[in-house]
Amino acid sequence: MSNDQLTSTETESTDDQPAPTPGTDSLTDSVDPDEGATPTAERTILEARDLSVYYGEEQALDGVDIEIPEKQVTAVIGPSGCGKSTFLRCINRMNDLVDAARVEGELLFDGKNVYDEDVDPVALRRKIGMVFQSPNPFPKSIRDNVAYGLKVQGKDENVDEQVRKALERAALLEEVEDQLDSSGLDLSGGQQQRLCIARAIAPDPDVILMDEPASALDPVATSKIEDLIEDLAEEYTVVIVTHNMQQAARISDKTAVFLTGGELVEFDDTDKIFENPEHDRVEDYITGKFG
Ligand SMILES: Nc1ncnc2c1ncn2[C@@H]1O[C@H](COP(=O)(O)OP(=O)(O)OP(=O)(O)O)[C@@H](O)[C@H]1O
Repeated sequence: MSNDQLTSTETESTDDQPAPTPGTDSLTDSVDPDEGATPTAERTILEARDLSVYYGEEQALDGVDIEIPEKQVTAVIGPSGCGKSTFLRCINRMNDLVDAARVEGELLFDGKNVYDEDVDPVALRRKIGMVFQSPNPFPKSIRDNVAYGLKVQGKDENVDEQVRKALERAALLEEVEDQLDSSGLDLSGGQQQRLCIARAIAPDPDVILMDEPASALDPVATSKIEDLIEDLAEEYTVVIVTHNMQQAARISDKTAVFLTGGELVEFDDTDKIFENPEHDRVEDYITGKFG
């Protein structure tokens, strides 16, 4: 990795739901993706090592160790307050925006600790995009919403073509191609969320983090988002927090189960977690005995 490429003069958003960060080639270009890789089909793209997070005195994550494979869907499940969102927000350093938050341990992205002093969080967030619970399009046209990240990066050649490609990847193009200049806010909730996904993927990040992306949507819109997430994993690594265990079972390859106290209790293939988990506490949780 070139440390120079990690410095940025851009201003970081401090909104609760900041603008999604467009992709860039800057963060990991000089990292050999195969360096240290084991000769298996799965390559680890994200790894937490003894990762703990505190908000003031309160511990929200407790010594999490996990290796998340590339180009798969990893679901993060667990009862309310167990640290799911905190974990997700560690991955692209969104917790930096919370004054009280303190992170210990390591979070490696392609082998580089994102908490190293030389990592620019803005550059990081270009490689690791985020989609939030409530659709949050900008009050701009559909075209400008998707083009936003491209323009910020100076990728402004063939913008229209790139916008259409992102909308197509987000399974939205067919529905909006005659209204690209209409406001993104005029779309339905499900369409707005797919617009936000198009905005996140337009700059071609490596990882897309999703924090309950379908929880505000009706069943039909949810089903479209779920289909889309499975398709996206052909090209991107997706890490999704969901309260919906059926959704995790339907769309994810791997599932991480966090339980109270911010402990990652089990991480395995989704089928294994739902059919034959190792831990009684996980079984109790997924069979609805608590949580
Ligand atoms: N900004 C914050 N300041 C202080 N404490 C926080 C903050 N964000 C989260 N916490 C605390 O950290 C713990 C983990 O919260 P987090 O939102 O990560 O859990 P979660 O599993 O995503 O919860 P939910 O499913 O309800 O969204 C909780 O006890 C929460 O109150």
